[in-house]
Amino acid sequence: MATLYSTHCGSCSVGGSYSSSLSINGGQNQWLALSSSSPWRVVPSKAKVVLQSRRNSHLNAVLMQDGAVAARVTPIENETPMKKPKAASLSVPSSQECKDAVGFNINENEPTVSITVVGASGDLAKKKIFPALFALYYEDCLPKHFTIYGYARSKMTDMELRNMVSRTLTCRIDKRENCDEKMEQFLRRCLYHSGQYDSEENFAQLDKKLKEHEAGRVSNRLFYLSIPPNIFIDAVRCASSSASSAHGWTRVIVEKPFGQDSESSAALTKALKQYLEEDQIFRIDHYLGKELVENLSVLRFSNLIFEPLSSRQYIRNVQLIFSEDFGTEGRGGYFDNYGIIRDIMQNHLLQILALFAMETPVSLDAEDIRNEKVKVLRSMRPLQLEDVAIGQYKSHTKGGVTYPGYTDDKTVPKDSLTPTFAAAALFIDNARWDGVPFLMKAGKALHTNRAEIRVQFRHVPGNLYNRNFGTDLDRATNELVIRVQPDEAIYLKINNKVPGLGMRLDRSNLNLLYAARYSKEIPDAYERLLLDAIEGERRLFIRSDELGAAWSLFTPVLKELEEKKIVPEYYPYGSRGPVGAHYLAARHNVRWGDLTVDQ
Ligand SMILES: NC(=O)C1=CN([C@@H]2O[C@H](COP(=O)(O)OP(=O)(O)OC[C@H]3O[C@@H](n4cnc5c(N)ncnc54)[C@H](OP(=O)(O)O)[C@@H]3O)[C@@H](O)[C@H]2O)C=CC1
Ligand SMILES: O=C1O[C@H](COP(=O)(O)O)[C@@H](O)[C@H](O)[C@H]1O
Repeated sequence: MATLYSTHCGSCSVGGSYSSSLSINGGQNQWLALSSSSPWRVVPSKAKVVLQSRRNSHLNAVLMQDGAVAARVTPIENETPMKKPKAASLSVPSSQECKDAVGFNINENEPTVSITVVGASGDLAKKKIFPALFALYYEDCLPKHFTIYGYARSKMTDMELRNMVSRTLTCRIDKRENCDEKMEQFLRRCLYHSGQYDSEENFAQLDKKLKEHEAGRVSNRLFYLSIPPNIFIDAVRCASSSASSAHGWTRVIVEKPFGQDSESSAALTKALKQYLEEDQIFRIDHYLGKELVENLSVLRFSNLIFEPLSSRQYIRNVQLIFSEDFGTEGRGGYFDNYGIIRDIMQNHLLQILALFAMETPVSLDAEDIRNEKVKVLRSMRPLQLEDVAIGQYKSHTKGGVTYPGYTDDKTVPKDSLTPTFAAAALFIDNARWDGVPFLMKAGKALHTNRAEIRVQFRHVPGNLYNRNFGTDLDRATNELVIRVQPDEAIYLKINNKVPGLGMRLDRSNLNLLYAARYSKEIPDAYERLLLDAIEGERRLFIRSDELGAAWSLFTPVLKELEEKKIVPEYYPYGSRGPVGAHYLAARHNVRWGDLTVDQ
């Protein structure tokens, strides 16, 4: 038994087709470049072998009976049972497999990925997960051998599942070639198993079916928990005991909500860890998979002009804004137990804040990035009641149409005080951000649909042109806007001379509008995240300590709001939300940047 040391990815997780390299006996000059087209490299017996795998690279290594290692880049995974041993090592495969490997005939050694969507009959599965899997298939991003299983209690045949799924599959606008054919091929790989979420027997039946499809290959298994949170643990327990992979990795994607406060979240983490190692848990926050959220680090850390300005010295405030122009229609039952602070702020907006405000990570490795996020979250002050304003939408009639109020939803108690809107001011008590208000605003049933980050810069000291701005100096400061959705864009508001003989200044935008700059359609967040989970890339998933730090910031204020039964300010459906948000901002010398139309 020889140990494979991975210098880059710990457990050597893989996917894609970039280069990797391999060194023998630590020799600097003995790195062998590996690429998907390279032949197998055979390493001498008893050599200490280091495999280095870049993100998105498939690394395949086989230990031969005489102790030598054959390696090349192609899909393979570390062998991760549900509770995986800490050291990654390879067991000696049969001599036939070794011969095949060296003789380039490695088919039976190629791993397979089985993706089980638990809760396949539900809204998220239909709306997001199956379409994302199809998009990955269409783009040839899924491994060659894969099977998708839908699992839920509803009785359905494979054909019925396919019919259900086919109704939500679409092809990208820019890629329609062979779309129908690809859809059919994809649907043929989708199967269904009906079972209870707490039945080990039902999961064992699933296991049997998965094995048939895996046909003796190294089997990697991904379970996507697309079910209500109260059944997460049952499903994980059963999947773990009866359907985890014996010879490959097993990973579980867990959907939010991850608890309701620090206590319940810690209990959920503890329960999950009874059955899974931390590195098998992929807590999804789909905002981390959004293109512009991923771009935040690129913008800051690869552009000299932004990084030096990212501090209290130059930034007056940062605003994280989420608004939806529809209410909780259809999800009122879920929403009433959570409210907007838990639904949007504690996760999506806080994650964006952490990525925006973190220090430069040591590298782009998942753990380095997550370490920095944890550091910044731990430097934050828990949110205070006086720094929060809450609201709830009420019915409103406009143009002869009556829009329902939040409590008109039959699944919501008539006397519910659950906020559907909140504004909050948060602070990071570290050297970089001391005193800079980070304002969050999130609401449902507002006048617009939008998610954006607004960075307002300080005034130019001794500005020669002050008198050209009149008294409203705030309006003359620079503002960087990162519009996450819709119409992804990054623009910088600058002051500019209006062309002509006079000296008149106006505010103009240096504008990067994605639709104009890039012809490629932007992938859905779920595509990126599913692909990462398959590849074992954890960068965009939430680690348990990160989650704990996030809950610590919001739990005290949530408790206070609920214990004191604070009544939300009512705002009409389709409005800009309660005025309380403006008072809150004003107390911190901030004016919300989304009050004027920029474009
Ligand atoms: N929908 C969305 O837009 C989003 C959802 N999420 C999260 O994703 C997960 C799935 O969401 P969504 O698809 O909307 O959920 P659903 O309410 O649609 O539930 C998914 C499936 O779970 C089963 N189920 C529902 N309620 C119960 C219950 N009480 N006991 C046992 N099984 C039940 C049903 O399948 P069957 O009866 O066939 O077993 C249902 O089809 C949730 O955790 C949700 O919070 C996160 C972000 C957005
Ligand atoms: O997680 C959630 O996100 C959606 C908004 O997601 P988006 O990608 O459409 O912006 C929100 O509607 C939902 O309430 C929340 O649970």
